[in-house]
Amino acid sequence: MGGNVFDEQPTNRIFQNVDALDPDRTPSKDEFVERDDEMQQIVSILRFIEMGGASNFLVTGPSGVGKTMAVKIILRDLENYLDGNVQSVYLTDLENELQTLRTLTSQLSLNYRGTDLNEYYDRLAAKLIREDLKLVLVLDELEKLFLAQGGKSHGNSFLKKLLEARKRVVNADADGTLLVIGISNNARLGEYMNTKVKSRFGHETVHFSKYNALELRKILEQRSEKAFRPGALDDGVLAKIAAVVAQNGGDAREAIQVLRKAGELALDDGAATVTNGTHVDRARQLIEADKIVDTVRSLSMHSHVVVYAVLSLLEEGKTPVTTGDVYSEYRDVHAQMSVEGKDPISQRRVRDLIAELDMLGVIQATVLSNGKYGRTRRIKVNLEESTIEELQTFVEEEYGI
Ligand SMILES: Nc1ncnc2c1ncn2[C@@H]1O[C@H](COP(=O)(O)OP(=O)(O)OP(=O)(O)O)[C@@H](O)[C@H]1O
Repeated sequence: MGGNVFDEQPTNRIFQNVDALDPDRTPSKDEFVERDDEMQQIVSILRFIEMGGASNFLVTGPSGVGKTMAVKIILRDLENYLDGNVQSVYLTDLENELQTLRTLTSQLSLNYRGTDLNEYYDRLAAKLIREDLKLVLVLDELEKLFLAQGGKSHGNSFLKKLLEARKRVVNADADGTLLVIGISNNARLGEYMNTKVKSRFGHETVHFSKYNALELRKILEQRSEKAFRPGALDDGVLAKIAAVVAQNGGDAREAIQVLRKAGELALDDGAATVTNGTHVDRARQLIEADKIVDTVRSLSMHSHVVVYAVLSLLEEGKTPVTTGDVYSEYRDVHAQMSVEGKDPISQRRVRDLIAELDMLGVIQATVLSNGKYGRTRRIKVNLEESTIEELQTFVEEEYGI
């Protein structure tokens, strides 16, 4: 190949600064719109930290509605405002109590990595007292600590011991304090907490609801001014993305991803503008496919096998594929798998999983008849070839099929 490969790429007439569409970037306060009330509620709780007594609280709401970003933006301001007297630590991907404590202590330089859990809390309390430090601990995706890990849920024990450490710091008559902010998109988090933890932790909650189309449009307008060249978006592009995503869960992350993908497709086409018909529709399909793969990955082993069984039957050209067919294929696939101690589940449970997969939009299962043993459904999928392959490879690699 002669010349420079980059010379052969289409001329960029679309993007100005694609970074403005990066979902991991913490936006500036100006870019973070439509959340003034929720931000104000958080600030009203946190301002008491200056006086030594802000309460712990939860931030709840569905995915992609700005919970994490609102908290990060506010803490950035709080650290500047209190200039060195307050430190915030942000933790996510919480697995269990020990791993969480290790990550916390490495961020606070507590010099301990052992297995004695109490030692971590002792060192933490001692540091806050000694240094008069006000620590704001943010626990994102807090529900993960409440899901049983190896049969044991770590959430209650962890929060209870943090509350005890906080008590020690407050009683030491020092200026230090410990405040915990839990973020979660699980509306039932409170139900997992035991009474003691709930009474001290869960009574202050700031709820973020899903965005409507108007709000999403404002968010997209704000981002696109920075991201796109003037005139690169056809009229109606932002309104369409906002309308579709609002119907689909009101997730700002998804709206921004669709906009970015539409821009990339226009760029690949060498087009002068992003258009609804060609680029936005295609971008939606691609982002939707990514979401399906993520959804399937997050499900249980048995659901993975059910999906795999459905895809195998459809690939073989079987029509129609019914619930009964899926169950026998499920048994066959299960028998080939290299997982120990996981027995196959009953036909009734597989029927439930099929209904769940239908609800999640992974498969389409229409009722054919209401038989003695429950409903027989006809199963189809509406997925791109590349998505099907990705799902199959995932299950094969995961379970050694
Ligand atoms: N009001 C907003 N203005 C601008 N951008 C926003 C707004 N709300 C969310 N976003 C953007 O959407 C993305 C998702 O936001 P964020 O991570 O805060 O969501 P979340 O509610 O914490 O969801 P999750 O639980 O999925 O993490 C981020 O890129 C964020 O910058």
